[in-house]
Amino acid sequence: MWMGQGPSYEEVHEIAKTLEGKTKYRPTLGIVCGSGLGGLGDLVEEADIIPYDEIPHFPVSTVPGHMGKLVFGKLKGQIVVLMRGRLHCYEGYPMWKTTIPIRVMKALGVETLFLTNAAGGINPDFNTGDIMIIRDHIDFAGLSGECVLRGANDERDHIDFAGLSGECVLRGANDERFGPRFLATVGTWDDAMNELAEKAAKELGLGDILRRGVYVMIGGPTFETVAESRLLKNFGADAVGMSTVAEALVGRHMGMKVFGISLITDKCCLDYTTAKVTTHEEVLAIGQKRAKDLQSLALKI
Ligand SMILES: O=P(O)(O)O[C@@H]1C[C@H](O)[C@@H](CO)O1
Ligand code: HPA
Repeated sequence: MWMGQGPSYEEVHEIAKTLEGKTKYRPTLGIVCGSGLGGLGDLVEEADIIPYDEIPHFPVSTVPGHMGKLVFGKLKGQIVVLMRGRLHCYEGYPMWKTTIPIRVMKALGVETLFLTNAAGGINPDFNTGDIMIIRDHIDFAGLSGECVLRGANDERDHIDFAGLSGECVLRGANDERFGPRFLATVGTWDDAMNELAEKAAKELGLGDILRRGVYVMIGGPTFETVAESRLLKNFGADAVGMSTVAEALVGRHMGMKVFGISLITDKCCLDYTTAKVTTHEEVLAIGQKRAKDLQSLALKI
């Protein structure tokens, strides 16, 4: 009997089989579009578009900027499946549920996973509109487990440790047919693909806005307090977001090659005197502004 946090190996393959009945494409590259970055989906040629709510057992996207459609087709001749809309833990889904599509991608034959996201810049040298190649990550959720610690950090602010964390996506019974119980995460982000992405960005003239750095995943949906941004900076993070790491871990759990980029959509505040409020609308607007560059970059990669 399956005792894990789901989905079972059989369920994943059942979903894949349903999808194979709806499209002729057999993709080897999977792409996840971050907030406001779904425009890449428009470039997929001869597309078969399948809304999440037409796929049995599939979670649906509820966040503005995430359409909730799987797009199968060709990108520069390469057969791809693209998630136009990702799933986040803060939508109310348990972490494992947000990564069902990644498990399904693998069952469909996907070997390489390209993850994109919108993120806040923690590194003070980063600017809004920069593109960061993800060199490494911090799985805040996995590091902290089910911690419910919450403590005053100074008089004006707080660190919501529980809110920052969540749960590791690989928690629960492990089915070895997916991957190992204990996953080594050194080298999660593929060096060769990162080099390729860097070369592509430079060739496109995006060298000046290109960064490399560490992405930290928090649970969300709250944007960081000043105290939390300082904490994340001290942890060694360059950018912060509410996704991506769980997908990368599940991808690696199943032996996929993983790489990704973050679009820096806002600068996190490290100082009370200059602190300003971040909004999702602002995140989407920067995504729109950089849409063409990101699409060119993805195509070149
Ligand atoms: O799906 P991503 O990680 O790109 O979305 C980010 C994090 C939140 O979902 C949202 C905040 O604006 O953008
Ligand atoms: N924090 C967390 N997630 C984000 C941010 C941020 O500042 N910007 C876009 N996604």
